[in-house]
Amino acid sequence: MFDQSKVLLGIAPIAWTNDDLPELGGENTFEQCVSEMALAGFRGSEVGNKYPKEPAVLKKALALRNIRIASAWFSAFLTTKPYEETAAAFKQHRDFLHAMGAKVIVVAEQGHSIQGQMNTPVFDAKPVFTAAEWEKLARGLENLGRLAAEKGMKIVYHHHMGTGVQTTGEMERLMTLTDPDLVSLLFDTGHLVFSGEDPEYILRKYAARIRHVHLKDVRRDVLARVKAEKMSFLQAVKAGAFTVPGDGMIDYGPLFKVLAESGYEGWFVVEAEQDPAVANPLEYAIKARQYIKEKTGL
Ligand SMILES: O=C1C[C@@H](O)[C@H](O)[C@@H](O)C1=O
Ligand SMILES: [Co+2]
Repeated sequence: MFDQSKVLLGIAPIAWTNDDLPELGGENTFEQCVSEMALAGFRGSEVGNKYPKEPAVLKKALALRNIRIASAWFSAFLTTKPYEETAAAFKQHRDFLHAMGAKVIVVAEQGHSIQGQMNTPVFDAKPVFTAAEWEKLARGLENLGRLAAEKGMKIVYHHHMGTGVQTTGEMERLMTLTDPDLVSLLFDTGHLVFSGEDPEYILRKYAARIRHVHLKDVRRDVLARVKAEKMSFLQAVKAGAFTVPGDGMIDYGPLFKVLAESGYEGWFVVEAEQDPAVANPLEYAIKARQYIKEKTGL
């Protein structure tokens, strides 16, 4: 189904220790996190705040566990700050990831974002960009794409709840406004389903631009509460809205089928943020690994 030499399996540290909600997993160490990733059978990771900042130190700790860095999140502020500010921070981030051997850089626009606001209802107050902001975002992302290309890398845009690029229409607008050679797409199953989008539609339409995949599932009952109780994104995470693939409402069969048929190459990163005191990260990592093996043979 998938070319095993071209599709790699990783897992994000966010299930052990959540940088957006430091009280979740504050007690879990970097060493525990990467050791358990390896124990569960993963070969890659994204980067968390507890990871060593020095590439040589991080490389050594990861090599001991046969783990590589797949990518890491970058917050852009192209709609609200001068381009130069975002570009300077981006170059540092790019150079770190390049030193770590990553090929793609996850980018999400945080101008006007409400994703980090504890009390703002996620379904009521997401930003909507003006035409001028879309233009700034598109040109800025293309420029970040050029900076990534200097190192032989690509940017993958992360659509996200509570941001200006969340819905199908917003993703389509961004894809139309940007050059496919400069701006690729990250496909995050959890954010699409949480938002009420059809992930298979996005996948079929943009398969050729998808160069990174985040696998997270959504608990249907918790999502209903998020809407009824007007929770924020962070409150939803705390309440357990997300879980590992196979443990929620998403039917991954058709999604893996389209990804395989389109010849997807790159990482599948399990990214299931939930409270580690409630959902043991090692147990859930093993559960995710088994599910992916069952569904894909990987
Ligand atoms: O890729 C991601 C990074 C996290 O920090 C974010 O909030 C999460 O939901 C996500 O998809
Ligand atoms: Co994600």
